[in-house]
Amino acid sequence: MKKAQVIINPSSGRGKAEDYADPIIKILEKRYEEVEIRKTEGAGDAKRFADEGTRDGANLIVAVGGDGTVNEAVNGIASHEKRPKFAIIPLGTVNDLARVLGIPLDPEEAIEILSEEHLVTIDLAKASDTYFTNGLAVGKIPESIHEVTAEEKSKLGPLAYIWAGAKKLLENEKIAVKVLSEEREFEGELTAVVMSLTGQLGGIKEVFPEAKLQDGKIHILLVHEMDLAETAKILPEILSRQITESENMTYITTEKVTLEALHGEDYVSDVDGEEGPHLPFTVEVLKAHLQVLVP
Ligand SMILES: Nc1ncnc2c1ncn2[C@@H]1O[C@H](COP(=O)(O)OP(=O)(O)OP(=O)(O)O)[C@@H](O)[C@H]1O
Repeated sequence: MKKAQVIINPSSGRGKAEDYADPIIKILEKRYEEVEIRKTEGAGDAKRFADEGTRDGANLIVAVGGDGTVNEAVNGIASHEKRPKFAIIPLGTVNDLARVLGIPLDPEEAIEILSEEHLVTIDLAKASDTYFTNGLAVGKIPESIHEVTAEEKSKLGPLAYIWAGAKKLLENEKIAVKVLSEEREFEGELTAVVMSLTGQLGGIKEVFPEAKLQDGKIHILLVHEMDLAETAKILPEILSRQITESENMTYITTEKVTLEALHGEDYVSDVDGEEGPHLPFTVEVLKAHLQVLVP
């Protein structure tokens, strides 16, 4: 018996998420004998539902919501040996993974992907016990993301994050870290450590032009200096996809990397736009770990 589970965050999509339940059920009932709808009420629900759905033998899990919901669902699935296929109906402000995979950002169009079974297999990464699909960052600028309130987000949209980051950029506060990988070691002060599986960060495409969803690698930028003048200088490089190595940047491609605070400070990471583990931790790539429905 084929089972599908649909996890909906009713608070996403400007409160319209639940309107999509009926059309989703209609499409899925053509392919699955059992379709279960579960609505989240708060943090942790989407992870728990996906974990239970996976244990229960679901063949497909659909996340209907923003990046927070998608991340949680992936975290509920990823630790299991036998994993269901995964689908995203994007209803967030950024929708990083959906963008990378070419999933339509219009929910009505996105629902159409459920009527067929075009799959791509993507890498995931794991930092401590947290799985992620897109990126991880450490530094005062990434930390500022967690200070953006829901009110600012609904008022300003993605600009809220840019605004929060820009304020921190002006303060130019560094982190003292040790970065260890087989390919390279670094010890010292950095503005930020930014890593990506997909090449995309915060909605900006191809920050890491060499990154592929299935290359088994994580792409890491050590940002040494990033005051306002420097940023203005390198931003065109970033946007024109020429970032590799410069005085201000070290670029590392690896399968496994460890981050430690040098003097015992408490630094928290940002993982796919949510608060992630505190240093120290190791990030590892899990090659071809999740099958995702795409158009
Ligand atoms: N029923 C609910 N009411 C209010 N908040 C909820 C509910 N269910 C889940 N949440 C919260 O919503 C958060 C996830 O939101 P999600 O990412 O899906 O949408 P978003 O915030 O609009 O998107 P984005 O992350 O792209 O900005 C979770 O952290 C969770 O705590």
